[in-house]
Amino acid sequence: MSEATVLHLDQVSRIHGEGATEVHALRSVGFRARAGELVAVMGPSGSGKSTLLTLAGGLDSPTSGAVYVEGTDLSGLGNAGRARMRRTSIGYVFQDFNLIPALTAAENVALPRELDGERSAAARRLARAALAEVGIEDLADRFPDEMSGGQQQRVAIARAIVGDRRLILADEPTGALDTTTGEEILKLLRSRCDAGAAGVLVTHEARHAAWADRVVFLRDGVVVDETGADEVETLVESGHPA
Ligand SMILES: Nc1ncnc2c1ncn2[C@@H]1O[C@H](COP(=O)(O)OP(=O)(O)OP(=O)(O)O)[C@@H](O)[C@H]1O
Repeated sequence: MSEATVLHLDQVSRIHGEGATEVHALRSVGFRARAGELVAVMGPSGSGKSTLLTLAGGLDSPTSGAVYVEGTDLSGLGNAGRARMRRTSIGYVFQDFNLIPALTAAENVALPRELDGERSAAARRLARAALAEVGIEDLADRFPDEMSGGQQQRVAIARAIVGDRRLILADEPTGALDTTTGEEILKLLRSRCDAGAAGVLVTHEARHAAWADRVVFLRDGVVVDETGADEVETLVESGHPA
C-alpha cells in the first residue's frame, strides 16, 4: 500500500507553440511519485519544472504520452472529469497562495468540497479538520488580508489536503516566505506525505530538497539525474549538481 504509485508520467512530452516558435518544454519524461513519498523537482529556469507540475495537476495536457493519477489517465477524462479529479484527488500549492480574498480561511478550504456538491456544514467540518492539521484552526474565520504570509500558506496547504487528497503538488511554496516560515511549510508537506500522500515539490533551493525522499533534476525538458534518499544529504551539503 505505501508503495502505490499515485502519480505516473509515462513518456510525457509537451511542446508549446508551432514552427519557428516551438518550445519543447518536456521531452519523453518518465516520472513517478508514490504514496508516502515527497519528490523534489529541481533544475534551471526554463527546464520544465512548472510544466511538469501543471501536467501532473491536469491543468494542461501533454502533446504525447500519458499522465496517470491514482491509475486514471487524465487525458481520457475530458475537461469536466479533470476538474473533478482536481477537486477530489489533487491539491495544488502556489508560491503566491492564491486564496480568494473575499472568503474566510475556512471558506477558502471548504470551497473545493462545496464545488463538488458536498453540503455546506459537512464541507466546513472537513475544512476545520484540515486547518487543525496545519495548526491554525483558531484562524478559521479570518480573511486572507488579516493573516501573515506563512498563515496564508498554511490555509493554502489545508485547501490542498482537505478531504484527504492523495496528491499534493507544490510550486515553490516557500518562495514568498522567510526562511523559518518556509521550513515550517515544508515540514507540513513532509508530514502529509508521511501520512500517506504523494508530494511533488518544485524548488530552486537545494536545502529544501532535504525534506524530500528523492530529487529529480530537469534540464531542457529532460530528466538528467535522480538522487535517492541517501544522497539527498550530500546534495544539500555540496549544492546543486546539475
Ligand atoms: N504557455 C507557454 N507558451 C510557450 N512557451 C511556454 C509556455 N509555458 C512554458 N513555456 C516554455 O517552456 C519551457 C519550460 O517552462 P517552465 O515554466 O516549465 O520552466 P521552469 O523550469 O518551471 O522555469 P522557472 O524555474 O523559471 O519557473 C520554457 O522555455 C518556457 O519558456
